[in-house]
Amino acid sequence: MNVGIPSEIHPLKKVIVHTPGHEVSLVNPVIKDELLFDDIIFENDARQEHLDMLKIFKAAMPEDGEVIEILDLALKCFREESVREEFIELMIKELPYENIHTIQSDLKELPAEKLLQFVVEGSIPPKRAFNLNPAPNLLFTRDLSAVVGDHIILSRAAKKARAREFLLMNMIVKHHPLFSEVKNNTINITGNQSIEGGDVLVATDKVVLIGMSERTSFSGLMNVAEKLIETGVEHVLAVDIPKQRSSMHLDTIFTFADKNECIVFPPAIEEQKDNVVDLYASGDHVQTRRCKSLKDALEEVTEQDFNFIKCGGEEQINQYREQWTDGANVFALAPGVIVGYGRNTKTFEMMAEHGYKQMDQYDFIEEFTDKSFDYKNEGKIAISFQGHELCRGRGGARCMTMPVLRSQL
Ligand SMILES: NC(=[NH2+])NCCC[C@H](N)C(=O)O
Repeated sequence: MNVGIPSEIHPLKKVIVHTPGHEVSLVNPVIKDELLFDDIIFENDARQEHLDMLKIFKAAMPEDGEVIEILDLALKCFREESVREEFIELMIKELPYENIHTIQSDLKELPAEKLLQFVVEGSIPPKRAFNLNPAPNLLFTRDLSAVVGDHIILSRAAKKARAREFLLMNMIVKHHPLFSEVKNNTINITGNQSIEGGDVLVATDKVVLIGMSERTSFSGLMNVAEKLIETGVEHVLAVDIPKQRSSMHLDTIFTFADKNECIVFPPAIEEQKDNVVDLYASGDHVQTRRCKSLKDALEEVTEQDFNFIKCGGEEQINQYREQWTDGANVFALAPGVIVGYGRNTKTFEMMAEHGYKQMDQYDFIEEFTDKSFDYKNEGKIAISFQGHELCRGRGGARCMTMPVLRSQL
């Protein structure tokens, strides 16, 4: 099996990432906001931080686990001339405001590597004659699709700045052998609807959470929820979240750390009431039921108790500060084994109070590079890594990963 996600926390087997490249150096202060970056970032350090994160993944994953660079997948697809042509047509159709038709014949001449460079950097050196904006957010692969069970939701971008990335992912799912088992199991939306992977969280094989956010429209959410329910998901919990920069996706304020343990940003989760709607099947209709809170809803539909760990600890000032730097955006490598930015010290302290052993990237990599890692022998661990450059793009470890395969417990 190549693709399958039973939950957010099952042991990681295959994950798609993008180590930032030159595209981030093409962001200048004038276009940074339009490109959804809060500052310009220093490519060398960002890349190093990202590579360190990948070393943690590799140390924790089984020997046959795979960390896959998205551009390797894209390049393999682009080796086929027909795929390149199809992709150029797709860009012309889906991005009419970019006027790509004016250079269609030049693009057709490009070999695979150059066409990919154009897609990611928006232009081709040395002349950089026809300039589109770069796609610096490719680093946040999470948002480009979401595997749920043995289906894959193809995202549809809410912001122009990310539209090209999403087309690239569509092309990969359609043409790359990695996705051959699921390419007929895709869930698509159309028109003006939007959904982004950062809003989709797989609690169990029967329960999926979707954020109604700045990026996922109500109609996009309803459309995807109905289709998920047709595939056998029993409950989709629609979580209404603040539509604002700091919490553009549900996973910026809520992530799973263990089977029944989550990291939450209290002001937008615990301190909200009636912000969740449970969508469930009843006969051949989808019924809705308003729930008191996310915790209530989760506990009811999973029939388990949940612990909510506070991002930033007890003090509100720290909750806000650490949410801004993605304290609530942790990525689970296995049940109770999570990765997050070390700068969110109060969040890590809270995790320690809940029984997570703290390890930094260096200790973890040193301990588990030669010795194989088995979460069943290690207990709960919170692994920190440095992300001072990466976090300026407003994304953390979960945002930077698109898991496509997790193994059974
Ligand atoms: N899943 C996430 N929270 N992704 C974060 C994406 C950040 C990116 N700069 C954007 O605004 O789109």
